[in-house]
Amino acid sequence: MSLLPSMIELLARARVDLRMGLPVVLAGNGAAALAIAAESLSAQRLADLRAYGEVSLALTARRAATLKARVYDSDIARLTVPADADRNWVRSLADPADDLNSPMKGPFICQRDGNADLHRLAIALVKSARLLPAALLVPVEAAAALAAELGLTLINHAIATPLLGQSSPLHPVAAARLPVEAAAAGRLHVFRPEDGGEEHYAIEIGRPDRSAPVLARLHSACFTGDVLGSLKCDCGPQLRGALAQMGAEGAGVLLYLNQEGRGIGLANKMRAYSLQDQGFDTVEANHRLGFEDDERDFRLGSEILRKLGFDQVRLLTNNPKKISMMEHAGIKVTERVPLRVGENDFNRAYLATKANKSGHML
Ligand SMILES: Nc1nc2c(ncn2[C@@H]2O[C@H](COP(=O)(O)OP(=O)(O)OP(=O)(O)O)[C@@H](O)[C@H]2O)c(=O)[nH]1
Ligand SMILES: [Zn+2]
Repeated sequence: MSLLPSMIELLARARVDLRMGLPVVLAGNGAAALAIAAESLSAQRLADLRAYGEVSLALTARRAATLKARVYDSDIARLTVPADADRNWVRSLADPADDLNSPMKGPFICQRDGNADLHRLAIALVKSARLLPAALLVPVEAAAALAAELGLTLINHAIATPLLGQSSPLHPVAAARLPVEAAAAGRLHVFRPEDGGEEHYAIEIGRPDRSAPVLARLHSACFTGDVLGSLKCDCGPQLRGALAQMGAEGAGVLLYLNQEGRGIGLANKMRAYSLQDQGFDTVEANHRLGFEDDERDFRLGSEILRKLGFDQVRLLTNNPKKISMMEHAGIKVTERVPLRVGENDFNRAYLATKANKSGHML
């Protein structure tokens, strides 16, 4: 036994460090680097990083495509940060907000020597911290000694990389009766992941039979739609429609997954909305920010269902990926129940884009 933090605990700490603008130390395959999130970079920290050597900027291939920067490592681009570049230079490459006003950002020095392992790890970390997918790295020697000297979090590439790709186990924390508009017989369950990430919820309607397929909905958090009644999406009407159908049938389970903005977080979703105001659609906006169309992990939905005792569902969705992810995770989808509600003048184009580009069923 030891009180030393595990790699899962160190990753949770690293997310907080990066959000606060602190560097972390990454080590693996005989190399080491200090890494810091582009989004939270201060002028002082940029100057401090430069004392260690030449700084490079890690971007996703998606962001690099918009910037027309060369990508030599499939999914990751590594750009040399010129010695006279300031924090605004970094910011303008990380954040597409002013791309249209200043489209000519290059030419860039794009690195191809060595490998991109630590850059890829840095991107995975800033993404999991729900920051813009861009990080600065500077190579260092003696990673462990440096981390100890500066009190920085040390992340080992070989141990951390598989953990970042996994879904953390979730555990039930508390549950209580919760009568809701759709059904007096409601029960809310809270699940907490082992990795210090967001909690997720399940609302059970009635007393669903565990030996039969349950009417189920995997709902991803949408603060704007669920709470504010935003007309830009269909989330609010889908949430209430799903609960109403469960109430009418007398049984069901709705998972409320805290994966705001298809897993990019509310701040990044608002950046995407701002790009949509410039004329880009929901998929293009995610790509210009450097994200994939959908960064959600639906495995946690199957884990919660299983923990509640369900292994077969009648899934309320128009999204074929939710069905395949459920089946892949061993939850049998006996029926897809369509959920087409809440179309309006403001979200018609958004719904059409989901049908055309993301394969949503009409
Ligand atoms: N990044 C991004 N996320 C959005 C946008 N509009 C809505 N969202 C998010 O998209 C998610 C919608 O999730 P779901 O209701 O599960 O929708 P879905 O994947 O289309 O699947 P079904 O509704 O089941 O058919 C929520 O997390 C919203 O916050 C957008 O324009 N950009
Ligand atoms: Zn929404």
